[in-house]
Amino acid sequence: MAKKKTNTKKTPKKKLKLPSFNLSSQQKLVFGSFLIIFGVVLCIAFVSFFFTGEIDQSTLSNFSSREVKTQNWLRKSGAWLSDFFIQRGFGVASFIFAGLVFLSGIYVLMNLPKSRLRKHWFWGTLIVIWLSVFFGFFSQTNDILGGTVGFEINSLLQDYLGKVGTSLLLLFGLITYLAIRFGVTFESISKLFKSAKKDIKHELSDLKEDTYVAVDNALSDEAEAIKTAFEIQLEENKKKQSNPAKENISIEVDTPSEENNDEESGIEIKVEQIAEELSETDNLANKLVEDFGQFDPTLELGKYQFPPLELLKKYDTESITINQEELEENKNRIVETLSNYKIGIASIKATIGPTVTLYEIVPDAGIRISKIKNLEDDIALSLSALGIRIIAPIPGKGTIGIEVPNKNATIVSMHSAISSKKFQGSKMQLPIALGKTISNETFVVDLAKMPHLLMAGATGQGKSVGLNAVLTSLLYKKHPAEVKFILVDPKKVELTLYNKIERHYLAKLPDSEEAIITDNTKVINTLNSLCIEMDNRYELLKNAMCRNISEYNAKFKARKLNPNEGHQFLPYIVLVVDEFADLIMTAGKEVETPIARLAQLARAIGIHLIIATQRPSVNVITGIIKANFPARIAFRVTSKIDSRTILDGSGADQLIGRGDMLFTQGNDMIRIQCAFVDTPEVEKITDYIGAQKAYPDAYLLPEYVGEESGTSLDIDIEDRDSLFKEAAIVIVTAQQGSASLLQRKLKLGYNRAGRLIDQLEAAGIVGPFEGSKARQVLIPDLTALDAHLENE
Ligand SMILES: Nc1ncnc2c1ncn2[C@@H]1O[C@H](COP(=O)(O)OP(=O)(O)OP(=O)(O)O)[C@@H](O)[C@H]1O
Repeated sequence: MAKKKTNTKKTPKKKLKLPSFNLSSQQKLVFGSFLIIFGVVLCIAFVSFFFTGEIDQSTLSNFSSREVKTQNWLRKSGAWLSDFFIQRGFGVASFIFAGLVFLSGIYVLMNLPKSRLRKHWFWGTLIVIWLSVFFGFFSQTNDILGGTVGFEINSLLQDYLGKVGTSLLLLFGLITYLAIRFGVTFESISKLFKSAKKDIKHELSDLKEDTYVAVDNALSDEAEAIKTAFEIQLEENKKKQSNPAKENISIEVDTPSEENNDEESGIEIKVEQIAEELSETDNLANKLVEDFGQFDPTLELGKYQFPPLELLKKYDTESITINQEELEENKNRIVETLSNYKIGIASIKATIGPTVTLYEIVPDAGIRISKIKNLEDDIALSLSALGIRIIAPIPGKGTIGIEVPNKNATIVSMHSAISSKKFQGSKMQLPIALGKTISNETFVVDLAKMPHLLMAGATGQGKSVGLNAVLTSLLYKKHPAEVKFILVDPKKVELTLYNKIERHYLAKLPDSEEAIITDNTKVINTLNSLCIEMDNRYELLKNAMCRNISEYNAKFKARKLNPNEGHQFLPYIVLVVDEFADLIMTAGKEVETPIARLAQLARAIGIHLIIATQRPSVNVITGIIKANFPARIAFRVTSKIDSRTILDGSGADQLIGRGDMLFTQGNDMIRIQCAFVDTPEVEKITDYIGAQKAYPDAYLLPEYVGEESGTSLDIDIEDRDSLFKEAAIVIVTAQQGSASLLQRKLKLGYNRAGRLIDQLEAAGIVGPFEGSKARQVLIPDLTALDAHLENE
């Protein structure tokens, strides 16, 4: 699966290998004519069997003896073949087999589509069996009409169903066949009868007028009418089957006949279904899908087994026990505290979650909500518990919520989250079981919809466990072909376990040894490489005329995109950065710019970012980053300011730690107890996956060649190259900011052209380096250039 890509755009991809049974032209000629001749041989032997079969019967037991003579036109082989097919097989229906063999020869010889031949064999065999049973129904002995098969099946059926039952079953078989094979419908049959009835009436009236007309004649005419009507219907159906594209809306109008009576006088309008017109590529794709089925990206690791649920631990303390005393105590204290501040309560309701209990309060009429909100700290103090959070009002309800931590918190195991119906049955693209809400429901979100996630929390509050929960969820739901991770772990300890699944699930730069990135300079290269991957993917999507990765992959699976044109199945890529603060402190803009670019653009092409940080201060989570990460998770933080930085509001400072978190996707804040997955569990899962057959290498990202070092952008005007002006003119005229253009036009070496581009960037004439693409030219024309240079 891992494919090497370079930033020099599409390298021709390997042709998709599809299992096929290919014969050379010579082989086709030999094999095809063999089948045709064999078909003829069978036919001759069968015909001859009707004349010579009885005489030859006795000779069959002496087959090897040369003295015994057989009468069949094809002698011993003919006698044996026809005995095998007709006597011991399917009776006269065996002629159909001869026909099918003959037809197969023609198909091979003329290279006609195999799928149609398969259909002929399928239906042909069914007719053979039906005919054999049908003929067997009328014969008392094992005779040549129905053959042994027909006779035996009949006697079996008649034992269980009797003669009537068997004949009804045969009729049912015939109806089913006609309906499926020729699309005969009830309407077509009733129409047939109607026209027959009409004809009979016609005949009868004729008869009245002209008594000399023979009754026989009338009946034969009627039969003729039935036959033609039936043939017309069959013909129509055949046309429909063979050429659905030509079907259009048609209005069928029955012209009223002269002797119309009430029943038939109405004009019947039948609107036929419009079949979508297929384009040429659709036809090819449909044929490919018909022959080989949909493209299956998981085929290369077809035997891959998802980790079983048993690898995850269950806890005794998982079920929530209601402590009535605690509830009563908290309720009394809430009522008491609020009454101290003259806030009356109309009603109170408790919802017990895994770590906190939510008390929903309906205050007396006329009490202002802001008053309660202002008393938050006082209420917390008198309830003497850490982590009181007041939600006033609860969005969507007219109540006020007070969340009080439980004395004995229960653990939400990863086992319970993963095994939940919500997660197992989810149809999301990248489902993540984060944990349980306060009302004890498993909380599952789609990473693809987020589309990027920012995670923050003070040290020891459950961030690493949270990241593991995200990764574990994806490992339990996505095949290695469908998702790839890029793991950045400057702490060098948290994500090391995932090394074992490098060749299944990880992506890396082509020249790097370790897939998990611990070094800051490598992060910069990886991020830039990811930007190139993004550009490449956008190019593929544009060529395929798709708006997003799921449309693109669906089209690829339906074989509508040609792998020879660079198309391939695109796995989702999830970039996980543990400890973002460290990165941004050491690399600053170099990291921020590609992250922001990816965050802005990568959602449609299946690249999703998850960044986690201990220090949620504004110089780490900058405005740009924040603007592009609408989905955020906050574990407990130490100050209100930190909480505001992550969530744009307080609350995270009042959490109780150990996986207690707030999740927001831009609007509401949801309190969740994060599912707990321990290091030994992750180890078991990665061991389980790591022990299975893997791809030859990790998924390779495009190569990224870092910018030439030593380019400083603050180049003095005096230090400019003597060709600076000419270079600027060339670039502005061509509206293309590339060094190679300067090399060609001004006949320069690579280094000088590169220096000129840097100087042009410093002068604000071209934009910054953009990976594989040419730089943007910021000056629209030469007049603007003159004005720009004069103003310097
Ligand atoms: N969801 C959870 N349920 C129960 N306990 C948890 C949960 N998450 C974390 N803990 C407890 O908190 C401890 C610290 O968690 P974790 O290692 O994830 O913290 P962290 O925020 O990543 O810390 P650091 O930033 O120092 O790595 C865990 O060892 C565990 O005992």
